[in-house]
Amino acid sequence: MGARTTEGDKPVWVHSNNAGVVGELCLSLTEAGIKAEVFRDDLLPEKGLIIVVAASGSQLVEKLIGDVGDGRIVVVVTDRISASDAWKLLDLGAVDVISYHCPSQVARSIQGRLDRWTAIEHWIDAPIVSRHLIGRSRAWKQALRRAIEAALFSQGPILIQGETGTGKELVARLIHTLDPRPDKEKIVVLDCTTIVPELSGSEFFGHEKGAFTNALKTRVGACELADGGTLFLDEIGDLPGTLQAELLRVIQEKTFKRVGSHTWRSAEFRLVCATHRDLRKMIEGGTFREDLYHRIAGWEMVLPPLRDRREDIILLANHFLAEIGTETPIHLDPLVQDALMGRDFSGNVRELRQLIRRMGGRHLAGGLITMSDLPAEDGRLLGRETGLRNNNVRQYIRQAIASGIGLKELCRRTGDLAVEIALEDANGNVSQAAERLQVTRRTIQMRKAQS
Ligand SMILES: Nc1ncnc2c1ncn2[C@@H]1O[C@H](COP(=O)(O)OP(=O)(O)OP(=O)(O)O)[C@@H](O)[C@H]1O
Repeated sequence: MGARTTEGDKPVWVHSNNAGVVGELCLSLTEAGIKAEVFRDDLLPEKGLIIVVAASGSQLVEKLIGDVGDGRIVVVVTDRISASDAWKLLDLGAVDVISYHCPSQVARSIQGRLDRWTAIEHWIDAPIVSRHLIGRSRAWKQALRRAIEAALFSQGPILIQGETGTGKELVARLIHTLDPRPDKEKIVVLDCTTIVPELSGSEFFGHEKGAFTNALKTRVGACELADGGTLFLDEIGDLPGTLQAELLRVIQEKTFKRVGSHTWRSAEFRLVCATHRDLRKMIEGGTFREDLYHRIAGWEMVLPPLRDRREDIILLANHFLAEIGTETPIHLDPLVQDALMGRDFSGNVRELRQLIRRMGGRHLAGGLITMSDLPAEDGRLLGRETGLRNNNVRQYIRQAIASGIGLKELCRRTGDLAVEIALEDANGNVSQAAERLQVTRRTIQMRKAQS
């Protein structure tokens, strides 16, 4: 068997300022059957898994995570660091943090996880994911990676949290799609806000004809329908208290009775729940059962609100424009793009989608969607959110300063980001990007060459 690599023939890349450690680690990785190559700061690998060996709180790690941007970095720490510092590295986007005791142990840990990481990277770029779940921001990709990992490598219950309209149902459906169970059945969706306590859980368990007034026919409940597939309980935080106990039992025992029946039935399904509520606060307030929470939250993930992934707004907007399906593709005037980037979306992606659909509907003439296609109420919302955007920038800068980054480096990074965004918005056209940033083409080209 040849050496194992991350994607196709891409090696695992190793970086450290300590030549001795690099040599030892590469040798151990090779012995573990992993093709390892060394890279320098100025030659960042484009694909593959990156292992950075560094002391605690290293600026280098922070910089690399920032530059690579989508979490393919494993940090191997040579100094002893606190659990909270290790957590911070994960928060920044590292896929794992491992202590460096001896190189062969690190190599074994990497070997054990490599197939998992490779599979996740494969799926995140696969059309079935990237064409339907849009987003390139680090916050979005981190959440998506977690969902893919849970779908592929566990059968345990999954809890998806996030504000309304952040894509929880979309992610739940993706989890079902990627679930590798052979011959799995369908996904059954039950919105807990529509459950009527007086029907004693008929929506969950079904009922027999005549079980209560209006029970004119036998009804099969969601648990039975989901047998062999996935039961998706949307808005689980809204489940009435009496039914929380009944749901707990069915999750634990996997058996239930239809309302009005004495016969026990069984069903095997994967449970995925979603909520926009803070279940921990509800537990403290006594409105959600703690034992039920532990049963449904085998894996937890929080989908980011759109304000924390503003860099995805134009991508999403273009996706929703394409969904409208016009004969010739419609594009957004740069002013409209600015308006969208600066607007608050309290209803998150759903609200953006609705707005784009409204704009698409108003767009009568050919060519770009311009400011006049913006509904009047949206025009009035413009500029309201500058404070919020500033807060995001402040948050980022505060974090960067805390991790030891100086003013010069901060200016370089924000400048590079501005160039990257301008180029993205101009579809790579250097002249247009230069015009929008009010600099020369050469400035852009030099920045590109240095970054
Ligand atoms: N990343 C995304 N890419 C493409 N479309 C998205 C994305 N996230 C959300 N959407 C779209 O936004 C809308 C809302 O998504 P969804 O219903 O999954 O959100 P939700 O978090 O379950 O909302 P709620 O809490 O209100 O039930 C849908 O039309 C969905 O297709």
